[in-house]
Amino acid sequence: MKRIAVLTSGGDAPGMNAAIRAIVLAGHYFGLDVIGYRHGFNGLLEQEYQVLQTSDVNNIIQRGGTILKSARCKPFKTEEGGQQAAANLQALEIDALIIIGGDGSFHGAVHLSQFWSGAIIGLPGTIDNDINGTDATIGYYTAIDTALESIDKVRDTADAFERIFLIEVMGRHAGFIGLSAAVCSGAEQVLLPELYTDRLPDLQALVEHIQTAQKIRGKCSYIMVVSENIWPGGAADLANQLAEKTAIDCRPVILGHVQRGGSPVSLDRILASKLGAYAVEAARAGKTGIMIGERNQKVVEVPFEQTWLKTKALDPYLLHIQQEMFDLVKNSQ
Ligand SMILES: Nc1ncnc2c1ncn2[C@@H]1O[C@H](COP(=O)(O)OP(=O)(O)O)[C@@H](O)[C@H]1O
Ligand SMILES: O=P(O)(O)OC[C@H]1O[C@](O)(COP(=O)(O)O)[C@@H](O)[C@@H]1O
Repeated sequence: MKRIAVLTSGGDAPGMNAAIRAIVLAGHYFGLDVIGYRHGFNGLLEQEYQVLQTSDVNNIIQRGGTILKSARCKPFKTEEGGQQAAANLQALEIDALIIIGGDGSFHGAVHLSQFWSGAIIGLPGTIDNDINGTDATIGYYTAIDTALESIDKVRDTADAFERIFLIEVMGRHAGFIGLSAAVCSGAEQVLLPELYTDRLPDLQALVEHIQTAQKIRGKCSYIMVVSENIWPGGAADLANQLAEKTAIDCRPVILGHVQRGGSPVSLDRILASKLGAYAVEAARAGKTGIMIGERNQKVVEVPFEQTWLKTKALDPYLLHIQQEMFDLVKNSQ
């Protein structure tokens, strides 16, 4: 093995740069050339790349985003796209490709393997933490802290005005950020996609929870963490509907892409460094078709298909304490 390549694809996540750095440093340690494809799979189709020197990854471990840029790429999904990508990888004599991204990007990895015989290794990079087979994804811990910092600030003003706030967090199909942010912020209510797979949250039940909370504690702040996509029209629409029913002010705060940015926290940097280095070792050992993840502090190799065939479950105990033990209405005796 002489030359490996890396790209970042799909939603960017804090810690992707730390992973690129780890791959470059590990690659050079083993005497390999490291190529960085830019703009996700678009870079493979357009042959847009740069040779990554050690100097390119100096001082990037602390930076959010990705120095290689990220993108979504429809043409890559076609047969012609797969063939073009394979031809370009061959032309550059790449032996292994490391893809940092989410489950969409791992579908892309499997697609590419139909046309290219080089080694393909994945690293889980998404704030959503919705990848089966790894306890955490690169970027998840930072996104929780970013959401939390904002929610804590909202709590200050909510307390001062004794107001209700609905805080919309990211996670299209997964409530990992929502649940963690709710537990960490002491939120009174949380609405997660896993709890509403075939129905909408019951508006009347939400109203009663707010009203009972106010009977128990008097007028005071109330924070509801709402995952995106839970309610048609989002948290802003839900806030309007609750305000109409309760005749109490309900303010929405949409955290949005703020959650994707910022300097990665230490846990994300450690995860990215560990998995990035291991990915290079796995490629050198002739492994392919796997994501490198971590379970119980041990690096694990997970076949790509397993990362999406089973939906990763929320921590049931965390859910239990948030929804039952710490619920101020259920816990009012
Ligand atoms: N079924 C698929 N076949 C081939 N490529 C795919 C497939 N699904 C996704 N991809 C590629 O992966 C890219 C990123 O996927 P996306 O779902 O947007 O992000 P993420 O990797 O963060 O889940 C897509 O733009 C596309 O190029
Ligand atoms: O970049 P976009 O298209 O606005 O996507 C937003 C989505 O990306 C995410 O931030 C991350 O999702 P992926 O990593 O699966 O792409 C989601 O939480 C959010 O719904």
